[in-house]
Amino acid sequence: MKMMKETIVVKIGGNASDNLPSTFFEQIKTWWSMGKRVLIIHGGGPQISEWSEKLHLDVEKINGVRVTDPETLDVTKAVLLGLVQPKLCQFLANSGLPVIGLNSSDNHLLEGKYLNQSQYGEVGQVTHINSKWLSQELENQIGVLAPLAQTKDGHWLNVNADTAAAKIASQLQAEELVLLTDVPGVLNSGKVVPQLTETFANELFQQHVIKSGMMPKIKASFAALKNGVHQTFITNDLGRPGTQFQYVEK
Ligand SMILES: Nc1ncnc2c1ncn2[C@@H]1O[C@H](COP(=O)(O)OP(=O)(O)O)[C@@H](O)[C@H]1O
Ligand SMILES: CC(=O)N[C@@H](CCC(=O)OP(=O)(O)O)C(=O)O
Repeated sequence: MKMMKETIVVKIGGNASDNLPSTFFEQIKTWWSMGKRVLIIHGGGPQISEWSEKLHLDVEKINGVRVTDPETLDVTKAVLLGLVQPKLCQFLANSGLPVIGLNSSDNHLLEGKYLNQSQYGEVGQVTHINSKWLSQELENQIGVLAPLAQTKDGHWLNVNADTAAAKIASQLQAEELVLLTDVPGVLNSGKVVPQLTETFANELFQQHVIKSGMMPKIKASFAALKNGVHQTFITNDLGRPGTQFQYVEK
């Protein structure tokens, strides 16, 4: 019987992608040499905000989700697909890894629907993934995928990269989802919470300890575990586990 290859999904936030340490490349190489499939979903939030400001567009986020009017959607596409993704692909290729940049227009890779158009504008969530094609692509190369989806009738949608990564990891039945960011894990009184249950996460939400960009990460991490991903972590270093999520089935 042919064994299913394990899949690892790593989401890299926009802050993290500019300063990837050598441990990042070492760990990706280790997984690759062990025969695992590796998919990287990249963010680029700070870069989108920087370019929006340069172009005198308003920057507004609600609970970590960018309010995206049609002009901001154009900037988002240009920044993610023209700046952030090629830079990451270049870093990976320079370290000797086979790599392919991917986006929703490759063979209907990510289909989506609007989240709440009156509140967020051109923002969506991923509803369907061409996982058969994606799995085949990941046999021979590391995928680097942007968090943009398209509706059935072809409208592009800006998707939060953490939410997209969780959905894609679930669809691929990934062994592991790592959200790589600029903090060493979920922090409470300055210390990393090593194991986070949903009950404790809700307490931290209510105490406003978990805020802003950390909110979609926490929701995405539990959603991934509930939908079949085996392990989920938030860290700033692939060599350290940071916060591991604990999902207790009710
Ligand atoms: N409890 C918390 N622990 C750690 N970081 C938190 C917490 N609450 C809010 N944050 C913020 O979340 C940020 C990470 O989210 P974000 O900036 O969106 O990162 P990324 O670009 O990696 O997606 C941290 O830099 C920190 O400012
Ligand atoms: C809808 C929405 O908020 N989309 C995100 C997509 C990029 C992202 O998530 O980047 P980080 O992972 O670096 O935050 C945004 O426009 O910022």
